[in-house]
Amino acid sequence: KNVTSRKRPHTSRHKPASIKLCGPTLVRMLDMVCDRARQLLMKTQRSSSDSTYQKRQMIVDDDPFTRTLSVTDYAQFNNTLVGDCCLQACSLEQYESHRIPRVLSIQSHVVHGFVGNKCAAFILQLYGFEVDIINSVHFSNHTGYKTVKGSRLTADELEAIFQGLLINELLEYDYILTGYMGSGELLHVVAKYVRLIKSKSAHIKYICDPVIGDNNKLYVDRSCIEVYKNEILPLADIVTPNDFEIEVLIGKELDYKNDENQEEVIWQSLRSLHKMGPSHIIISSISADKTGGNQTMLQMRASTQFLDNQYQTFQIDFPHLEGSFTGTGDSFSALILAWFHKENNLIRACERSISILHQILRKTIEISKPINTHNRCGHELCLIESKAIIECGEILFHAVLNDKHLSS
Ligand SMILES: Nc1ncnc2c1ncn2[C@@H]1O[C@H](COP(=O)(O)OP(=O)(O)O)[C@@H](O)[C@H]1O
Ligand code: PXP
Repeated sequence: KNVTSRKRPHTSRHKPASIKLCGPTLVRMLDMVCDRARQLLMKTQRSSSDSTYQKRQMIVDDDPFTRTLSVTDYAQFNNTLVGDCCLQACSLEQYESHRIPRVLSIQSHVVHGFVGNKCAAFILQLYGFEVDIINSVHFSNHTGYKTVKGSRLTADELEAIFQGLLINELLEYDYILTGYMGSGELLHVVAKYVRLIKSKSAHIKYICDPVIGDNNKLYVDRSCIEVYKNEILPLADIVTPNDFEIEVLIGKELDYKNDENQEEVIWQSLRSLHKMGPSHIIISSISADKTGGNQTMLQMRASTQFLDNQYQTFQIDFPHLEGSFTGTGDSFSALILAWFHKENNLIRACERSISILHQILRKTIEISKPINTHNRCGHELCLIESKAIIECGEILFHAVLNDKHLSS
């Protein structure tokens, strides 16, 4: 409270003093202070016969952006300004629910089109996340085109960026998201700083797409594999490998189709990966070629390891859409992050992410032409046109729980 003795007309032109407080007890206390202040103001007004009280303006402003609740009470009595009383307060609950979650996303950047950070930043910002972006590559376009030009971030450059953030005390995140990294040295630096960021708070979640390759082909330097196994996986909370990446990480080839006990092979491989660190694993798609199932469908498989070493496993079957798309894996991990944050439930996060991606791909097929005759990469995702789909998050496909809850 700030009471000044100045004559009119200097009533309300200067910034009110403010008290910033947190916590429900303090909020209650402030309520009482406000009420008492109001009573006193009213009483003074009533009791003074020569009151020059002219106007009384009270502004209550609940501002989710600045995360504050302000009560500003301007009043004027007997040529004395009894205003400038500004109380700013919020409960911890309100603070947490209004606080903008911060994500550090380390992935590729392309000038044209949508992969890596171009997908993750749009999706996460649309959901209201604050996204800090480190680009592991800065390319003209994704690698499906005839030509790709650009540069790769070196381990020294990444170290320098992290040092800058560290010195300025900016390494404060709720989530870390990583995708394509390219080299073992770069991954090593990532591991060093993820470890540091996570050491600051137990609530930070690390979502890692361990990009290694697909269909028996490596996309990255072989040196990545050991760093993923030894340094990254022990830090990761949620991983989103494809089936080739699982094979590389657990060091075992999986032949689902020809194995009589196919279910067991899949769940065993998930369990081996859990042992390497992450408590949540999502295989975003397994084709019918691998599962021997319905050719028109794809399958997502996921597994959660609980603290008591029990596992919950589930799958989502969804239609296989004709065509090839890039940026789907990167969009998937960003969607998982966003919906895991909103729902705090892996099953719901997977249902939403698979359903949203399905609708984005349908939209892409509907409105886009294949890029040009020179590339073999099909369509760029129509993410901007899918804004409403992403925001809505309608669930089209439901998870089926595996009835066996494996114990280790
Ligand atoms: N041809 C497709 N038909 C239907 N959904 C697809 C198709 N390709 C990708 N998706 C969607 O995108 C998600 C991620 O794509 P996926 O191919 O599994 O990842 P990655 O690009 O990392 O290999 C899948 O879970 C699925 O929801
Ligand atoms: N980053 C770059 C530079 C790429 O070219 C690609 C695909 O070619 C990706 C990331 C990954 O794309 P997806 O999300 O489809 O796996």
